[in-house]
Amino acid sequence: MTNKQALTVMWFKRDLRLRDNDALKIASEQKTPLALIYIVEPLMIEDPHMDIRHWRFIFQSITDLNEQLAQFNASISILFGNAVDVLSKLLEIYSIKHIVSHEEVGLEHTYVRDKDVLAWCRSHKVKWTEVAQGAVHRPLNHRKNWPKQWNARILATPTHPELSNTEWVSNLHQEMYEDCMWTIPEKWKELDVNMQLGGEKRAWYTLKHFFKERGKAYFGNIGDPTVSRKTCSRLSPYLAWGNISLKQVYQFSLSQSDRPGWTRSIVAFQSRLHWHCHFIQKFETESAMQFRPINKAYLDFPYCGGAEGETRLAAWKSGCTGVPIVDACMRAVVKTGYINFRMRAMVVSFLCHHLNIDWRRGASFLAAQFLDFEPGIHYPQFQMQAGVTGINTLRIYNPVKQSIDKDSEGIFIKKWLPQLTSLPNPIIHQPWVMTPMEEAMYDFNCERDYYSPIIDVEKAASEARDRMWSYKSKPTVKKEAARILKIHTS
Ligand SMILES: Cc1cc2nc3c(=O)[nH]c(=O)nc-3n(C[C@H](O)[C@H](O)[C@H](O)COP(=O)(O)OP(=O)(O)OC[C@H]3O[C@@H](n4cnc5c(N)ncnc54)[C@H](O)[C@@H]3O)c2cc1C
Repeated sequence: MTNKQALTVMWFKRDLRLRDNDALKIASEQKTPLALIYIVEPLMIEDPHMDIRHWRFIFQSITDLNEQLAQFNASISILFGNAVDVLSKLLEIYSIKHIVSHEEVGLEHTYVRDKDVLAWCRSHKVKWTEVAQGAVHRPLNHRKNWPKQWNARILATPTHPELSNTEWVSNLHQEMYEDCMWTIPEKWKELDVNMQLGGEKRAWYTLKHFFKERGKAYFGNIGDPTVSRKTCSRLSPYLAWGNISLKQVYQFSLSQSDRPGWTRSIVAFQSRLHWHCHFIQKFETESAMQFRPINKAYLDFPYCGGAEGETRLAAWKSGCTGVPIVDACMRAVVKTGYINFRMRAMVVSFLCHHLNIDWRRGASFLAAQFLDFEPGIHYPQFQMQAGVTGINTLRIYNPVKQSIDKDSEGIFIKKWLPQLTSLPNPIIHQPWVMTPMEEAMYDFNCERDYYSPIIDVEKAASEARDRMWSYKSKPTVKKEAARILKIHTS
């Protein structure tokens, strides 16, 4: 094609917002007309971490941005294919001067794809600018100045692209549509009323709603699986898919800091915002933790395998372990994409300690359930709760104690396991202890009406403690722990 039109490309990834988007700002300031694209890649469609819930959220987010962009007569084109193939097709039609995107801290295949894109850009003399996200640095092999670096990034003034002067390529050439356009599956457009809705507008609504009233009780309810659904911010999917930036959330929280009666909640909330990038940085620095324990000495940990391992894993996934609080959590997360931090930690602890299942066998399953799946938080947290870092306090959650402490009235259990509704306190937390007389009184039989526990909870915890402590004291674990501390802590 002769006289190709010059083009700047803004490639949206996990930064689906218009405001405080440094990549979009840079892209919009280029002299050549700007095309906005999102690439749906087969590698992501096939990825076991991804579920229809994520695609719906992405689609809702893009729809929201397109509604906002309509005033400029601009829109994001959703293209389908491998990134290099899509860019090659674009290059056949346009003269691409510059590609701008954010720097993705993703799963291994997105990193490999980015290396391929970089090689492609170099060979075709196309400039590619990647903009760091949040306080995450690439590369970073120590945390000596981490708090300072965090502040420098997160306290900086948000950058709002001025889009009214931008010259747009509103509709890509027809050929592009023929080769890379793709009919969005109808299922992506369906609304699931159990899930949070994606979009920049929704993100801001959620943030403001949190600070209007419900966040005041954040601190006191953080562990309660029912109440925390309202009193936690619920910003995680918006942060994970980039509908709002960490900087925007943190700075908004600073503007609320002196509200009477809110101090403990705001301090606790802000400390979690600090954890956000702290964890993502760990993953950025040592991304092999997607595949192996960060502490390599746990590579030969004696997990339960074979048919017994399969049975245990299947029971955990489907919420049929016979331990009510664990089953209620698994059913809740499958249905709604969310459970609070404490319950996430507990179900992972139960999987890896009580059931003695290799953490790697549960990680992608839970990722697919969490609407807020963020690889950089998910993998380090998973490993921490599985006790394979060698640097964190070993925590084997007692699910019965958690149930009694955090769901004392059994409200959460009854919602997700209605078959237990007739059981009184404290039996509902451990129905297997019922005497024959109680069974007759409540017309309930564990095996008939629910499940007998898949393991003996106390015995399994004691065995897990022995296994974990015998490992933690190994010189190889300690040596690796020293290495991890040096790289990943400040
Ligand atoms: C095994 C496991 C896996 C997890 N996987 C994810 C994940 O894929 N994506 C994800 O966003 N969070 C993950 N978390 C962290 C945490 O559970 C969620 O961020 C939190 O429950 C989201 O709810 P919220 O937005 O209401 O959080 P709030 O309590 O309101 O916190 C505000 C924000 O701070 C950040 N944050 C909160 N807690 C943590 C934490 N412990 N570590 C790092 N950042 C935190 C999140 O971005 C969150 O949105 C995981 C935790 C565990 C134990």
